[in-house]
Amino acid sequence: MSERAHELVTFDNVGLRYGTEPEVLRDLSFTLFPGSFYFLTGASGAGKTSLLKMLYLAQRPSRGAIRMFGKDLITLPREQMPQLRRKLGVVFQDFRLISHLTAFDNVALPLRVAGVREAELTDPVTEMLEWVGLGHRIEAVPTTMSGGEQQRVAIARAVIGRPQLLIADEPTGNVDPEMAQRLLQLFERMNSLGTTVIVATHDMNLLRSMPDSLIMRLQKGNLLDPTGALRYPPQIGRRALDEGIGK
Ligand SMILES: Nc1ncnc2c1ncn2[C@@H]1O[C@H](COP(=O)(O)OP(=O)(O)OP(=O)(O)O)[C@@H](O)[C@H]1O
Repeated sequence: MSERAHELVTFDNVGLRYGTEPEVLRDLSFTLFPGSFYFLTGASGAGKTSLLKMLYLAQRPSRGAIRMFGKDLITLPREQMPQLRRKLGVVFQDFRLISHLTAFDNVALPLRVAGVREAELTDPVTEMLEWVGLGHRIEAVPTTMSGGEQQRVAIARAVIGRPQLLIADEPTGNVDPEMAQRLLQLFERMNSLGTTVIVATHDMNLLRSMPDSLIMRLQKGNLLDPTGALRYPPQIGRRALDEGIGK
């Protein structure tokens, strides 16, 4: 088996600019290895959301190459994109729930799209909403929910289909520390079932609570990788946490 078969996503010298502005991301080279857990950190404006947008196929890079699930994204025909998107679960910073659908129907959506029969939806969707602490809000629509409740529906929707890659942009931004830990446990559980996870966060407590995760640190559009852990296959127990991070 070639070495590339062990890569889920690889960015090779990727740059991104919006319009004619200077690049907001420069020379990004990293690999996401299957089954790993990544935190993406960096100050506000460092480029976290922009990087994630390229990962969830909402933004093409201005230069460089991206391989994902064995496909070259630059040359991939547009009609093959939906097939790739179905392997992804995304928690957006602004949730993007469908406002006229109940919490149940929002979470059921990926399963319905995947053709799961109605009789087989109820248990997993209800269980997932209970797990995120919304068992009592199953029939609520997003407009009647708090920010934290909407965020939890968005997370439940992103993980219900067991994606190969879960991409979450500040998924604990609107919840209290106890719920943040609970949501992190959900991501860990997904990860232990084989999902590769990448979570953008400012929350250093989250990072500290998962010492075996890999840290992707952005600084003004550059990715710091002092140990090379973001380019080479992870070894057991290896941490990319360099000394300055998490303090
Ligand atoms: N659609 C856009 N058009 C033009 N510039 C943009 C656009 N989106 C982001 N930018 C710029 O790109 C840079 C990186 O923004 P990005 O949102 O990726 O950062 P971030 O690290 O996610 O920030 P935050 O933590 O505040 O969400 C910023 O300078 C921002 O102003």
